Amino acid sequence: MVCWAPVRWGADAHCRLLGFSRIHWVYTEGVAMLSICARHTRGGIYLCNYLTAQRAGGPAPCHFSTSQPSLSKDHRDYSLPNVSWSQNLQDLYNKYQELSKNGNWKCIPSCSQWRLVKSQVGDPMEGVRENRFFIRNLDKDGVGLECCMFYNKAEKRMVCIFQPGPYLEGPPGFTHNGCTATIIDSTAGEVAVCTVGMAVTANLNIDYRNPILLGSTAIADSMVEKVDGRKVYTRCTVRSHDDKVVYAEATGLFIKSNL
Ligand SMILES: CCCCCCCC/C=C\CCCCCCCC(=O)SCCNC(=O)CCNC(=O)[C@H](O)C(C)(C)COP(=O)(O)OP(=O)(O)OC[C@H]1O[C@@H](n2cnc3c(N)ncnc32)[C@H](O)[C@@H]1OP(=O)(O)O
Repeated sequence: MVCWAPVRWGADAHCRLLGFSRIHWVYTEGVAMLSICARHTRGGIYLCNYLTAQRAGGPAPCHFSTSQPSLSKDHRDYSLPNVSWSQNLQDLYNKYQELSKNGNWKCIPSCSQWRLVKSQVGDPMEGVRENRFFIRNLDKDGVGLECCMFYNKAEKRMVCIFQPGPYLEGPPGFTHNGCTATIIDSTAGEVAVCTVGMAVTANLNIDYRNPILLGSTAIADSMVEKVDGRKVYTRCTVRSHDDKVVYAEATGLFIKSNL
């Protein structure tokens, strides 16, 4: 069975802006692919489809839903692999799980709401054991952000391995830069919090180098460069799972809470 549906964002206006004649999602026998019917633009034919994402190690096909995102008080750990994870994401996850065995790295669980745990002296991690990551709290696996963070205390470093799903689309077929900013803010914020305790973002500067294909696997690698009083200076690089493409580079300033 084939059924056609418009993409979520204002397809018509966006199509005209980008020079597309028509954009649609196609579902064929359970295989979801974004097919963009392109027409000639000044720069030539711009054509991409979801199969490209699949070839790049994209997620398993997923369905769209019009229902509200889940607000249930579940305590599911969303950092655990699910069926929407690509092989590349699974491989990276396995790699960091392996590195975690000697205690250098630690996987950060992720739930659908804050559940602050009473701090223990000397371990700021205790306050952030489970946290909420808003671009992933959707009612279907794979449509938002699939991700998992790993923390290295000795290196003051946090990596976030992630796979952006179709709900996070900015330019056709690619991840919205706001989503990338959120991943950077959260990864750098998390390492700041793990280093000094509760902190908030005061400043974030991002250079976007390359677009991130939806469904591909990428890694945000963030570290604390300097702590000066309440100020925590961080740096973050987002690159492809194989380190071949740099997607974004950022610096962030986080301020330790007075509370
Ligand atoms: C909001 C609640 C969040 C709760 C989260 C708790 C759980 C955490 C657990 C897990 C984290 C996981 C990761 C999370 C990631 C998400 C991050 C976010 O989305 S955070 C929300 C967005 N950010 C804000 O809402 C900040 C709004 N701004 C403020 O509240 C204030 O401006 C603040 C706290 C940043 C600074 O205010 P002051 O009054 O406490 O301190 P002053 O004296 O102004 O600044 C301290 C020093 O920092 C410099 N500074 C401040 N802002 C600066 C800036 N933009 N650029 C450069 N320097 C700046 C100042 O010049 C000063 O430096 P000198 O000590 O004099 O050397």
